[in-house]
Amino acid sequence: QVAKYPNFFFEILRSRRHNPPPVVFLKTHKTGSSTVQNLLFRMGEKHGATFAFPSYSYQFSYPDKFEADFVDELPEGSSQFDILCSHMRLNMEELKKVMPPNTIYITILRDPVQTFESVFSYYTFSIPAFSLAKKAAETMENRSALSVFLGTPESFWDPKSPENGLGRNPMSFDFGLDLQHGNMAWSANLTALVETFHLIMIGEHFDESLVLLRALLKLELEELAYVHFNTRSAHSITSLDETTKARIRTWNDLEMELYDFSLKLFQKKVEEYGAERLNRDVDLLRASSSRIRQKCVAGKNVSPEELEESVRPWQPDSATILGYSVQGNLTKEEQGFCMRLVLPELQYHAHLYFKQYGRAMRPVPTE
Ligand SMILES: Nc1ncnc2c1ncn2[C@@H]1O[C@H](COP(=O)(O)OS(=O)(=O)O)[C@@H](OP(=O)(O)O)[C@H]1O
Repeated sequence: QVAKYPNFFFEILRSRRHNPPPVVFLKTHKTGSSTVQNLLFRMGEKHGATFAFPSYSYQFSYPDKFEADFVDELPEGSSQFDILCSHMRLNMEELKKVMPPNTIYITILRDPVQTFESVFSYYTFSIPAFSLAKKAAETMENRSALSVFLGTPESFWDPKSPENGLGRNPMSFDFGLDLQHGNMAWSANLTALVETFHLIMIGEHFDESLVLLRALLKLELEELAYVHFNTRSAHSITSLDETTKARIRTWNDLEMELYDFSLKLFQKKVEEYGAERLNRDVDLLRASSSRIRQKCVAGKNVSPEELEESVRPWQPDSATILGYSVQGNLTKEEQGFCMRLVLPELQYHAHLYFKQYGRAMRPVPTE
């Protein structure tokens, strides 16, 4: 098996013809965005890209809306930032002050029902509205915190608390949209905003999205290899009956509009690319990705306690996040490639920051 692909890492390096254009990736929460970010991290590191990193930690002062000032300095010897892909709350005008005019803007959305269930599970203790529902559920028999919350969401919800931002229409919140209900400008804002993106990837069509991304960023097929990041263990997932799904849709009504509108745009892009051609390219991508996974990954969906710290994903208090271990029988070069393929967000972010600035990431200052 190993002998069959002896030089594929070198082929990846040799076959590159173009440098990718500058890119901004709006990293939405719980949509598969860490999987895309990892791919961009690898792409950028390979091509010596300059990353626009936050001055503090690994998010741009979230949940504040993005400001140009949140970005760390341009490193010595760089003339521009090439990639910005850390968590932020979008603000296009400010982003344009930081990134070159030919920047490609991309993001990813996921079915709002699945996204909300994932957000609820991951942030039960950090979103005040969810924590209150969790406390209430402890006094009731056989009721999940999610179903208690969805029964009377308004009773747990303080719209003025910025910490509650992700608790309703989370992807729209990341888009920086004004989420006040009855806000007549919402639809117009949404349309204008969505159309400024060169590509809105769709989690339910992840591989198709990657093929479109490849065309946009002029990537080689092998650069699209990936593993799923931030997968939860089965006990952290709440299965949803039809009533619950309907309640999630009602609570996240603006999100449904954002997703439906973006899905239509995505389908248009698929048509432009050619559905048959896309299917062919998806098959090629899957074959190549699976070959690379076979080569690199020893253990898939591994519990955090069985993983070395270097590849252990960050764990919230309310859910268990699984990870990967790397094969042992690799050359040094292959090991470098394979480690990066499975390296969780925080570790890879810290590695690239150190490489770029020669110093560790700064923690968020405490007042
Ligand atoms: N390739 C691909 N396709 C489809 N779904 C995927 C993919 N990669 C990751 N995932 C799922 O996305 C969820 C994690 O999303 P994020 O990485 O955006 O989370 S985070 O906001 O950065 O914490 C998490 O979903 P849940 O398991 O429902 O929580 C992952 O399983």
